[in-house]
Amino acid sequence: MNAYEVNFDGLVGPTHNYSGLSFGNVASTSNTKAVSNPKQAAQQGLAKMKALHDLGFKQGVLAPHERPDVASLRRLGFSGSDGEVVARAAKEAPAILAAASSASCMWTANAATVSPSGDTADKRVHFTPANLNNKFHRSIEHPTTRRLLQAMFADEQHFMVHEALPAQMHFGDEGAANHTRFCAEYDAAGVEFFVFGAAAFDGRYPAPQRFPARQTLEACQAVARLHGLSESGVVYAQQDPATIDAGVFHNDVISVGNRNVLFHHEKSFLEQGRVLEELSRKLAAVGGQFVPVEVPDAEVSVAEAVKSYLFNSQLLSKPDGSMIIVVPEECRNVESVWSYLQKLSSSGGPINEIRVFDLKQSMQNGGGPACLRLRVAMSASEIAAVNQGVLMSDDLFATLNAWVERHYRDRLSADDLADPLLLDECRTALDELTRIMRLGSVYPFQLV
Ligand SMILES: NCCC[C@H](NC(=O)CCC(=O)O)C(=O)O
Repeated sequence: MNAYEVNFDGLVGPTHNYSGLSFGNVASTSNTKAVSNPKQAAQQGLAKMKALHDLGFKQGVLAPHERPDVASLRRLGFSGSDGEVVARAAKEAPAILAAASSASCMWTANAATVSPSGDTADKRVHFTPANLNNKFHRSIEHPTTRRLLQAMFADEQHFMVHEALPAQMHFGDEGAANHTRFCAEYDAAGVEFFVFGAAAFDGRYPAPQRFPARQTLEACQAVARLHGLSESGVVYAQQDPATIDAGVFHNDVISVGNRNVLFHHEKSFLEQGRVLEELSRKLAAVGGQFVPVEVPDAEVSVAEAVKSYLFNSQLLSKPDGSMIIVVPEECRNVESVWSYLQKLSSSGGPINEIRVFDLKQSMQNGGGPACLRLRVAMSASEIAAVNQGVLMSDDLFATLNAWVERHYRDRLSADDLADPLLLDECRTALDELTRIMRLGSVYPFQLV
């Protein structure tokens, strides 16, 4: 196999906190004002990265963003020195300071949508940073995300990093969390599966009533257009609105795919039968044998799927073609889910091994194993063209853990976000990080 799917996990930033910012994300709104442990959050994420690296999977790291985001606060009229900007926001608008301090960029499944070179017209790997414009605290991510991706995938012979779509609700884009790529081999032509919550220019489509649909059909179509995908290599599906209203705020909370397998819930998509048929037909046309693994609602309810994050799992192909499913610890705590997983792994199907990780700090904000990683399928030569400073190794693991130990607090409350020392702590840490990961100047405080 000379092509691989590389996971780029988000390194949790020093301001990781629980601010209850994501209406529609049940974990986020139910853990508001809990005290976080940024150091532990970063260590948990690094532990997963290293464990998968040690299992032989290709692993990279996406650096965190500058938080609090002083530049965004200035755009909202807070003025003075950087410290005064933060102090004024803390006094006049603590909720806005919390949003400008979120470490939400750790969930790199929302960083961008990625089309491997086997799928694109110009045979390059294409990235479109997600505008994430449904939530203010996420909408401020894409400019830095783009600069980070350009610093990581700088070789324009192999990679193309687009601008985010227009940051307006008609083009709401949440990136790879609503995108799955199926293939027979990672470097062969594949089928890209785009899942949306609502249509913005076409009233014929239903929409969720209780929680927001964060991704539009038109955003999906725009990304496919930008990436030069062919109609025969694309399938669109609408998330079942009732499932969104039950807390499935991204498709990666109710389904996950890898290679030719789609692991999904019975109530994932509208017209599910038609969707699975189109995926099967289009994958067959490029030499893949589509294998849907559908979990009946009678065995695991949507509510249990949201509670356990069973589908926010990673499916990793082993050399023999069978797959590991990487799940969060929370799956052990939901009896129907844990017994389903035992049955699944001994069913003789493609998924035959379970790996469990403690990602509680991230999970309490609604981010599981799949949220924390951005998948980039690449050939060996494309991997060689990536900035090697961002690829996991024993050295990078040790260096990043020491860096976290040196710079991170082990507790952060909502009030701590007003601490004037926090800004300098974060900037000092990130300045050092850009040297460790050979990123150059990517943060606003480095660009002035
Ligand atoms: N893919 C998982 C994303 C989770 C993320 N949570 C948050 O932003 C919660 C942040 C907070 O509430 O402090 C979201 O909802 O976009």
